[in-house]
Amino acid sequence: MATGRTHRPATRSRGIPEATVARLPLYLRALTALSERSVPTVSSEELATAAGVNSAKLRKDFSYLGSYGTRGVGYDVEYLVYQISRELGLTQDWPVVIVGIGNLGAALANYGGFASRGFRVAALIDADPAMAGKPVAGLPVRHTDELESIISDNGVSIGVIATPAGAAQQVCDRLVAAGVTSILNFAPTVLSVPDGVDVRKVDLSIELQILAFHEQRKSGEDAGQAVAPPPPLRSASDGRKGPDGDVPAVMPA
Ligand SMILES: NC(=O)c1ccc[n+]([C@@H]2O[C@H](COP(=O)([O-])OP(=O)(O)OC[C@H]3O[C@@H](n4cnc5c(N)ncnc54)[C@H](O)[C@@H]3O)[C@@H](O)[C@H]2O)c1
Repeated sequence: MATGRTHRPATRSRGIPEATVARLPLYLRALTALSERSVPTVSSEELATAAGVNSAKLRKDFSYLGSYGTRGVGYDVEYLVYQISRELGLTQDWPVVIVGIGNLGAALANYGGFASRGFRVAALIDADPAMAGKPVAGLPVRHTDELESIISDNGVSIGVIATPAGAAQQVCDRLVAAGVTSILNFAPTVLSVPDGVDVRKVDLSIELQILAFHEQRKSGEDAGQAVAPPPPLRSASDGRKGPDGDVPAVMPA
């Protein structure tokens, strides 16, 4: 079971690149906010800013959806919400199971945003017998012994793993064997899955480490400025230019 590739090629069946697919939820979030404010149309520039994406990239992404907007008017917000939701498969209900109902699993179960985006938490599953039957977010926790029957009874194709890292592969294998074909993994480990199974990984500590890298660079740049030698003194009439002809080679601090 623990073999095979863990990701798909960069282009999906209908020719929409994975990078575009990854940006569709950003557009949808921005469009949903506009829709809630009853904004009828939006320009590509406004929407790009709201989604945090470059506007040329946005226009290219929307061209894959066959959506080109109207010159001078922009894009119809409601229609785009519908189009992107349909493209992402959100016009249907997706039953989801969460496995591992500790701190994180319980927090995810309590998150109201799943249901409003078409993801229904069908069951919460944990290996701890002491947790079986206890209510979390209004659902009784089910024991892992029931995992396979829960998946088949509810037609679950998406599983969320929030177990300790050491248990994640085994949980993943059981989910996949039971029919799950998409996994959202929060455990800090790389999962192996067979062809046809998609894995998305969420790791906040990796995001923090990337921010730490940038923080370090920023403070390094600040420190570099502090110790940089002062610029050479020049008279106002000196008139020397930098190598590109219009800026001094050494900028004043
Ligand atoms: N991705 C992130 O950003 C992020 C953030 C926080 C935590 N985590 C990870 O999420 C996981 C859970 O963290 P937590 O703080 O909720 O831990 P926790 O110890 O509170 O909860 C883990 C739960 O998993 C259950 N469990 C253990 N083995 C299992 C199995 N084989 N099948 C089903 N359930 C099983 C335990 O009984 C427990 O209830 C850890 O791997 C942690 O590193 C990830």
